[in-house]
Amino acid sequence: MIKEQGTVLSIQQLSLAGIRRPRLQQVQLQLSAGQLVGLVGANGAGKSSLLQVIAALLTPSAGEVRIDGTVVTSLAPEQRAQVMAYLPQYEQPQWDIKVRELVDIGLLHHRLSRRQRQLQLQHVLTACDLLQLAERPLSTLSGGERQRALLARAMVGQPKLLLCDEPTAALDIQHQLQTLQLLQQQARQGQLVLCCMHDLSLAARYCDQLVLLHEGRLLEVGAPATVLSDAHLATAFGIQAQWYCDSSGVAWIPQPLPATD
Ligand SMILES: Nc1ncnc2c1ncn2[C@@H]1O[C@H](COP(=O)(O)OP(=O)(O)OP(=O)(O)O)[C@@H](O)[C@H]1O
Repeated sequence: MIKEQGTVLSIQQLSLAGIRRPRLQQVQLQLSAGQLVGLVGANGAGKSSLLQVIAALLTPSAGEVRIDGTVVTSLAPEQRAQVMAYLPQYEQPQWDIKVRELVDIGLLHHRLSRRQRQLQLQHVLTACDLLQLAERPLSTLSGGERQRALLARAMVGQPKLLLCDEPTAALDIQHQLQTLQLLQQQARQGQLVLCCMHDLSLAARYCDQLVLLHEGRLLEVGAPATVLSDAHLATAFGIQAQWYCDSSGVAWIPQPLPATD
């Protein structure tokens, strides 16, 4: 298959079976490198399912996912670990290892010199504000600190495709902003970063593009202003919103749609 110029991730006619209805239905998506892309939609829309199929953790009932033209399921696990990393929505690490050891696991399949390994570890520990916590066992961390450690594990190998399921969900506001800036920087350095997000004002402020899912289908993909239109907010979330934008950011006041009888 010939890869479209610059496309890192190509999803063709992807469906995933579910219990009452398909979890994903005929999703078609092409994304290129160098972008922070927000995956948005209501609870149950299919965001986590889509990330898990891309990460080859779930097998689709139809369609396929390609990274740089190669079908993800044809990659050996070690090859997959070199091109992509996945931060799950929930993870309770099974071993009470230190933060530094957890982050180092992200380099398991990378052939690096000892010095290069130390440099990458130090870089990501600093970037994720974990230097002071590096020698602490995971059981002694707060929920948000643990989430930052898991993000550092996903980021440390500098994968071409970084998949993050709600990376800021447990973080205080300062760390939410720092994390989104960091993910934006990763994108500027050439990675494709795809993140599930619920905070639409942060998504509008930081993401280059948004992908909006509704009941397992792709409703819209494009610039935040296009995706978060009045019609899409009503269909996908059952809300309306007033938006305020200036050079320092984006804010919004969401409201439920007026009742109709
Ligand atoms: N293991 C599973 N088996 C069958 N159906 C599932 C499973 N996990 C989730 N689902 C269903 O698949 C659909 C999509 O779920 P998914 O977790 O992808 O949604 P989401 O958009 O990530 O939601 P949230 O914002 O609540 O995290 C939902 O209808 C959910 O009930």
